[in-house]
Amino acid sequence: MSPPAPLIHLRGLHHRVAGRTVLDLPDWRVAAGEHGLLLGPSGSGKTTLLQIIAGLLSPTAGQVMVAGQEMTSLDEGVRDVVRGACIGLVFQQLHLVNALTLADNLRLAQRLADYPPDDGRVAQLLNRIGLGDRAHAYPRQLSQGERQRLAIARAVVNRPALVLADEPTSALDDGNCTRLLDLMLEQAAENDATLLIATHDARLKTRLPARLVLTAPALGAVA
Ligand SMILES: Nc1ncnc2c1ncn2[C@@H]1O[C@H](COP(=O)(O)OP(=O)(O)OP(=O)(O)O)[C@@H](O)[C@H]1O
Repeated sequence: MSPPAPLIHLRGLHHRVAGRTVLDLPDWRVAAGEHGLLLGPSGSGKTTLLQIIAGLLSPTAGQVMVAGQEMTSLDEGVRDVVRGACIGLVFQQLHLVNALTLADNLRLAQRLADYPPDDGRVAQLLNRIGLGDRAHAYPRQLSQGERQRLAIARAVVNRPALVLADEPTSALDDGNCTRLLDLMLEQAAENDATLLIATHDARLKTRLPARLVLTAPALGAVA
């Protein structure tokens, strides 16, 4: 029997910005359920790689397979729906919608994935992150740690197979950092999801293995 297809499979990935190579990955796979860290010095391409895997950015060359879908070949609208359903994103800028309540931020993520509203799921997640009694509050009324937890809840509301996080803990104290990572790992386990975190945060290196260490081979190499 052949082994199961990897959840992420990048082939011949090459990305150039302004004539400069910022990513060059001949072949990289992540199996379903395999959590880990994406490491590398500043400017080595971690954020760029997460954006490419999420289909937010098209690579200059190469194939990006996520959950059996070739992301680069999908129409933008289809790619948005696939992303909404299969991939949860937590970026450095949390991109919470400040004009919407906490509950509506989660409902919006359901709508963007073309999922029917599921208020039970919204209430369950808000309770899990300790904000069950503040469903009608707005993101600006939350502390940084609470906003970060809301961003995780939004990332997992559709039970995605893959959660990508970019420096999710860099602004957090030790207590909030531990709580956030516990929450991400717990949600990943509950949903059989894979968790991939790009980070410099040494605190995470004690909890998760490195899956990929990017170097910056092309820094300064202008074509
Ligand atoms: N829009 C852009 N225009 C020009 N260069 C860019 C652009 N986006 C990214 N880059 C360059 O691509 C390289 C990789 O950037 P990226 O943000 O992915 O690195 P990173 O490893 O996430 O860095 P950090 O750890 O500092 O966040 C950097 O050299 C960056 O300057």
